[in-house]
Amino acid sequence: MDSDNADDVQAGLDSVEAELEVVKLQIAELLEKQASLTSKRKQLLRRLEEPCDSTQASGSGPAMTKQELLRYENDDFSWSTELEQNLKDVFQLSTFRPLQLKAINLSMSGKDLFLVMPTGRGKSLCYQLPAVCSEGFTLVVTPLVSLMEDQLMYLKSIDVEAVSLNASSSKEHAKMVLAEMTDSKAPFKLLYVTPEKIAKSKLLMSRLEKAYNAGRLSRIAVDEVHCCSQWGHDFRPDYKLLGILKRQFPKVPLLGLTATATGSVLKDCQKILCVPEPITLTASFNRTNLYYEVRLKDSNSDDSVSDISALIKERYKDQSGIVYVFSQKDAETVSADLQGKGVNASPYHANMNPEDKSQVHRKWATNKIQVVVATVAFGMGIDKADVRFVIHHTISKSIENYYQESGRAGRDDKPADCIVYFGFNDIFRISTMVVMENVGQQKLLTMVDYCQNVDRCRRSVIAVHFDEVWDDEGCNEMCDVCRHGNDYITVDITQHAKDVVQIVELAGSLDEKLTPLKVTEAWMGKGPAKRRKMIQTTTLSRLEVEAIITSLLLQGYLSEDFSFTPYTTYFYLKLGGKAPLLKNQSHSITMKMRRTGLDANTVKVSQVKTKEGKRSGDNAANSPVTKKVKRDL
Ligand SMILES: Nc1ncnc2c1ncn2[C@H]1C[C@H](O)[C@@H](COP(=O)(O)OP(=O)(O)OP(=O)(O)O)O1
Ligand SMILES: [Mg+2]
Ligand SMILES: [Zn+2]
Repeated sequence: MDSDNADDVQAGLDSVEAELEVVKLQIAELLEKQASLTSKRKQLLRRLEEPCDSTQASGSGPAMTKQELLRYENDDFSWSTELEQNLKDVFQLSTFRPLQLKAINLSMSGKDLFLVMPTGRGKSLCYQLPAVCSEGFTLVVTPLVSLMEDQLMYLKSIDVEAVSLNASSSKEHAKMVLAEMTDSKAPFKLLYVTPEKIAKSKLLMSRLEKAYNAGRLSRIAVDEVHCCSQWGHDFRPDYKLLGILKRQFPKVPLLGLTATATGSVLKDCQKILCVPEPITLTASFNRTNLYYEVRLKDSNSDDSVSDISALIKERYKDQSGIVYVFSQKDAETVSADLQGKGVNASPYHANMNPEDKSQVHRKWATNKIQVVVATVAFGMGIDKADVRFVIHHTISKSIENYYQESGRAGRDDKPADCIVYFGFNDIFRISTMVVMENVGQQKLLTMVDYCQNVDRCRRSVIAVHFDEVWDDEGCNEMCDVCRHGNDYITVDITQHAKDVVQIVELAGSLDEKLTPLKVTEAWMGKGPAKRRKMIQTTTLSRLEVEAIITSLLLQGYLSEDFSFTPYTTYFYLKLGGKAPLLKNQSHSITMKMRRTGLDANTVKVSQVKTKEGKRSGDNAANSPVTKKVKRDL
């Protein structure tokens, strides 16, 4: 073969290889879609087989069918009268909330149970009430001393005897508690311990054993049980050692409680805690009284703090709330800014001294401070019923975190708002922070997807993360997507994607790495003239450009590329696994965006002409993000 011929053959081969690569990607994409549809079908079929009201629990557990579980909603057990009486007389509550009675009856029957219930729904009652109605005492494992103290204070206020053992307990106190554990006349009904105590104190274990043998250990409650699993969002190494409890005290029923655990996290917890066949009760995660909204932060002129202060002074006048921020520094500055605008706000973060922290907490709880501007350190154990708004100045690091943080609103079941400010640059700030976490990026993208999304009901995006099947009708327009459904339109962004990918590709070929900001600027024609000549720039607005780049990142046409220096981690954009698909002429990408001047009923997908032709996506009328968005800011 002569060399010309060989070149031709080689070129042909390269082209076939490239095409094969594209086909492979398409197959992968279709397989992914197939898997997701199959799983959806399975879920739906399961629902058909077991019709169950979505506000009711879903129960599982190998030992019991749904039908058998129903029995535990009754009040004809030998302990039912006593339960009812103590609910009213001791806890001063008139009725049970959904799932409480069932969980309590199961636990009173000696079953091991995992109870997954949204934050603030009343998980504690499910072990406190049985403790009061049982002989002996209930061992409660709690991750934080502050949580423990809150509960002790509450129990004291209703005259329920409870004690605790933790690192700061005095010797005398510990001695007394340890002695009383086996004393049949001991008055306490609940013993709160930290997991560290179980893991480290042989003395405690030996006393527990004695109490067990004397039949005084009536129940074990593991609060925030997701802390067992590394896949949960709040892993505590000492929780890993709690398996000893069920191994040593197999006859004592264990109750694991959490607000945030997916099926896989629970399976992990079950293994770690050595609970052979627990029953799992899951309450619906749909908080019908919460209104979910996403507002865009403008990278050019971020006036989110002014926006927030206006909301607080007008819509939430005299109402209690939380503003979550990204860092301790942000807590200080945002709080100072809000104060400057006349809002009664105080910062809260982990680096403040404990007295200041509890003072802020106390003043807020008693309505002397209207707003706490806090990092996520303001978290577990915050139990204020009348929080009317939780505003995120910066997105959370995962959707589970967001659900938990925003869920501190409206615990009294009255309407409350959960608003998040979504800024393009914040994605990358958080991304470099979670880069070391196992699935940190993946989880962050779930949050980004929640914010970017204008396609599905926000509740449905949340529900997916808690393995719930969701139909949008259950929202009642209590999210901005459902409320403003007609303001959105599907647009074709294939050509935009090609332009962006070309910019990243060009940088790669020049051995250059581009941050998301650089990609944005390059595409908007702000880079060096030399580069401008080689790429297709755009006249889209900054917000539109950012929305498209975010969408390409979420869809896998772009991906993240980190670079570490001793002082900082840098975030760059590189081509994603799906980028080669764009070489295929028939491949197209669409995204749902905020509506343009176009009539969405007549134009469902705006066509984008390629190459020299005036691209419809570039003219103002087709511009996918409207002025309305800017007004929304
Ligand atoms: N049956 C009920 N009726 C009215 N209020 C109730 C009932 N049960 C509990 N509560 C109140 C008491 C508390 O103030 C509030 C929150 O209960 P709590 O047990 O602390 O929530 P939780 O443990 O599920 O939330 P978290 O996940 O935040 O720990 O609900
Ligand atoms: Mg709790
Ligand atoms: Zn909705």
